[in-house]
Amino acid sequence: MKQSTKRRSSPTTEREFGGTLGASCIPVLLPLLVLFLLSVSRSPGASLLQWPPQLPPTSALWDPLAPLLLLGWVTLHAFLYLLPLGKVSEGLVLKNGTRLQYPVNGFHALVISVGLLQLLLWLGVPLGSLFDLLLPLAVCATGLSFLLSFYLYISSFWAPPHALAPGGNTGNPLYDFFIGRELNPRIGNFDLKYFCELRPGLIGWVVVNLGMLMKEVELRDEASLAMLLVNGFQLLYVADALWNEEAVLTTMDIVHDGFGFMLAFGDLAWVPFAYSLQASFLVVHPVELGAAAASAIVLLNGIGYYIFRKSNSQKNVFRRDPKHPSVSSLETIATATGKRLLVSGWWGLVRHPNYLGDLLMALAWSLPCGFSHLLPYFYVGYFTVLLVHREARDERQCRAKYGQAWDAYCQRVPYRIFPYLY
Ligand SMILES: NC(=O)C1=CN([C@@H]2O[C@H](COP(=O)(O)OP(=O)(O)OC[C@H]3O[C@@H](n4cnc5c(N)ncnc54)[C@H](OP(=O)(O)O)[C@@H]3O)[C@@H](O)[C@H]2O)C=CC1
Ligand SMILES: CC(C)CCC[C@@H](C)[C@H]1CC=C2C3=C(CC[C@@]21C)[C@@]1(C)CC[C@H](O)C(C)(C)[C@@H]1CC3
Repeated sequence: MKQSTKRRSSPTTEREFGGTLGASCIPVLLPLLVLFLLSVSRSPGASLLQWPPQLPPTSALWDPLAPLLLLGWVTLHAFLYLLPLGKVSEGLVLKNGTRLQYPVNGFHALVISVGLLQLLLWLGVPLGSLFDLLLPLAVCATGLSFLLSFYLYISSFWAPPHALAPGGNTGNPLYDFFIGRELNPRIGNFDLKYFCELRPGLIGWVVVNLGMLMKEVELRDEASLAMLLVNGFQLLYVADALWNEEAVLTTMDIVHDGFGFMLAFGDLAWVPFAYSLQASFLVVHPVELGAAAASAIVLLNGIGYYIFRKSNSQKNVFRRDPKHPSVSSLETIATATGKRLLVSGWWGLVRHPNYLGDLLMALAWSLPCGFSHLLPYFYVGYFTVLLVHREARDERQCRAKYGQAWDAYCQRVPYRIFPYLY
């Protein structure tokens, strides 16, 4: 708390993501990377290493239907977010001692979306056309993230000091635009960060995957086992996130990070278009998967999911109610803040068991695409870098919060993500 007060009153020099240089280059490079990856995924060679790189012609980047579809989709989800369905949950205590309220109806939004998609299929709407619209949709989603980020940056100057994020107020406009100045920007009761993190992009990812599956059916009369596995695994991941929506209220993104370009672009463009690369790859590069290979991949995804879910739930239950029977017998160490740290159970295996499970799942999502190309493994590589970087950020924050108790935890549980490796 002391540290964040200091950061708010005097611009901090502590910068992440490569500081101002990173913040100036990433908003240009990441959108180009998405377009590059999408166009490589549909090219016959699908080569990431081809020089000069495979770039889409400008005519492939625009379709007047794309902005209409995107705005319709975001409006539908804003409407579903506002529906009085499900419960209302409170976030963690803010700097001014208050708590914000959040609707927990993301799973309802997913079920309604799936119902609407079924209706569209029944009406004969060619969902496979999404394959041809992917590049224009990605361009529009990028445009929307820029517009949203400009709005967030400008409106943050009207926010009270206690509503600002610790890391996004350096006074450098480029950096602050990128990281995000305000912690929980809202229009009335509508929480923009919470909405974007879980609704249009995450559910949009499932829709893009389904579009790729339908395209495959159009081209080859049936969906391949590889495509079904990728769709099934990623649907499970999204459904799990929305079923456990309340748990997002205690993640780093909601509690600590401001809402700026990085998260806006990540939520609205990166997740739906870069996370669906395996499905778009499979449309043009079919893979024959045998029953034994498919079973092994299902097992790997199952193990990853089990570790991911059990460890995330164990920590959530412990943080909400340390006396809960499922966690009360676990060994813990005390910290000066009054909070305790788990040192047995999942959190005694490695310091980030949830990242380990997530990474095993990431590998299981790529394996159905075979070993002929690198592109389907892009997600595994990116995600490893993201989680190693995230682990380091979290470690810094925990050391600042818990001091010696954190060092004792690190001694007791020496490995960060991979047992005996890292
Ligand atoms: N698919 C994707 O693109 C992404 C997925 N994720 C996933 O999101 C999930 C959430 O990840 P993330 O928000 O990064 O962080 P975590 O859920 O791992 O939360 C980290 C926090 O947990 C608490 N904590 C750490 N160690 C212990 C312990 N031993 N006992 C009790 N509490 C502890 C600390 O907070 P405190 O003590 O203050 O409670 C720490 O800051 C993960 O499963 C991750 O894989 C994340 C990023 C991207
Ligand atoms: C654009 C940059 C390269 C990086 C942007 C990062 C974002 C894409 C991710 C930051 C944290 C995320 C989380 C999820 C999705 C990806 C982003 C937004 C998450 C919603 C996925 C589903 C999980 O179950 C979760 C735990 C709810 C995740 C929370 C963090």
